[in-house]
Amino acid sequence: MEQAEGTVRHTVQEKIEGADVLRRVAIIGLGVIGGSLAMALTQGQLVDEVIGVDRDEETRKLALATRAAHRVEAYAAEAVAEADLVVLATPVRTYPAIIESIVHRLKPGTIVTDVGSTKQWVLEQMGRLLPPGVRFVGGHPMAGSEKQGIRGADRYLLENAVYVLTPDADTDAGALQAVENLFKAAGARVLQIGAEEHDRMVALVSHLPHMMAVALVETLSEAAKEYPKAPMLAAGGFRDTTRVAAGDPQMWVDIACTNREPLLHMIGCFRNALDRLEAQIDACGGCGSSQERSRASDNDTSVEALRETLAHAREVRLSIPRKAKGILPGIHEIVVTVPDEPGVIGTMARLLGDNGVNIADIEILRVREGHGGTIRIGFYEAPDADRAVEVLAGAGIIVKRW
Ligand SMILES: NC(=O)c1ccc[n+]([C@@H]2O[C@H](COP(=O)([O-])OP(=O)(O)OC[C@H]3O[C@@H](n4cnc5c(N)ncnc54)[C@H](O)[C@@H]3O)[C@@H](O)[C@H]2O)c1
Ligand SMILES: O=C(O)C(=O)C[C@]1(C(=O)O)C=C[C@@H](O)C=C1
Repeated sequence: MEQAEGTVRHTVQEKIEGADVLRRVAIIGLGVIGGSLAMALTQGQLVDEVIGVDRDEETRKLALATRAAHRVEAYAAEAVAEADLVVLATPVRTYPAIIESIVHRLKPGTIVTDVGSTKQWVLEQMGRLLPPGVRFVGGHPMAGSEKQGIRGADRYLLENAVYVLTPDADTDAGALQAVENLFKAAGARVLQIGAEEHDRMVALVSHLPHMMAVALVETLSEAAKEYPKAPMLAAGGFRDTTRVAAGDPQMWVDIACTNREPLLHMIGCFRNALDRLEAQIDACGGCGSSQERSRASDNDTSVEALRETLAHAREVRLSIPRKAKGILPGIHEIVVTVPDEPGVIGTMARLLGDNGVNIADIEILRVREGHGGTIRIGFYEAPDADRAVEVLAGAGIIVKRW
């Protein structure tokens, strides 16, 4: 057992309405998700003790160094005996072996939850493996990253993120309430959805986009044999649509294998949409070189059909809130253009703070070193964004409201 020094032990859950109070939490897998949850619980003092489990020694050291856990263990069985809550945060197909290794150490009444990206398969495995008296609540935070391991973890990853819990008829109400309370205290917005429905929806909004990104990157890789400079030309369009393809192959194999049918169905829907688009582009015919030919084809019914598809997609995409995690209301944004000088961000933050304006989010968009850059600042409320424009513009800063 390895132990962090000087950690504070408090619990704030007494302040939270609900059934069981979860004092001791064991988190198995301290990567992006487990590490982030561990940091939120430990640093936020939401429980008395977080016991982090990871098979990787460096991860365990980093977990102590970053106060992600009060103590760490290499083996799950060492961590779960005294835990009120056990969180599985490893790739989903590792769960059965982990449960088999700890099942004899779980005391009756222990709650087990998981953060896995697929839920129906997990529910079936837990039903098969957990003894009566151990209470399972399936979960899935709708936040994450293409990074891997504890270095990609972030104490505030769950802040404002939708956190899906997937209770069924057998789920213990007290356990469900306790888990919901804990994740809400960690900053998440909890939604309850049946496992099957969850799996169909994430196949659409998460697993299909991942496979599309992979297909795009594979297409580039193949075509680059003919056009070796093509990757150099990849700007925002390619980068934005393929970021997730850098994700962990093992995690995504597990997702594909445990959500096979819904994912195949969505790939079929996507193929149909791509076929329709291909037919519409094909029907447009080639544009001649003269201006008349271009104008004539602009009025063509085929061109109109393509324009309608693109306009519809644009409308739908614009209706999804910017920068919001999951289905949350958007953040109100401004963009400032500032010189590349030391302290410039601090100056703006102080100006806004002095005027009672709270910053929700800040991101450096682009920089030319030694010259200047653009910075995006987000606010929870529209009046705050309006006031920020007034304050910053009043101080001579170039600012635009998005
Ligand atoms: N990354 C995301 O965007 C995301 C989002 C939501 C949910 N999830 C789900 O969260 C889970 C974890 O994903 P992640 O991105 O945090 O992975 P990760 O690769 O960042 O971390 C996994 C950690 O688990 C450890 N580990 C693996 N097998 C282990 C075992 N048998 N015993 C002990 N430790 C073990 C690894 O050393 C690693 O530190 C997956 O089930 C995934 O589907 C991921
Ligand atoms: O990379 C991100 O930004 C993610 O949030 C990752 C993402 C997603 O597809 O949205 C990936 C898998 C998860 O199960 C949940 C979230």
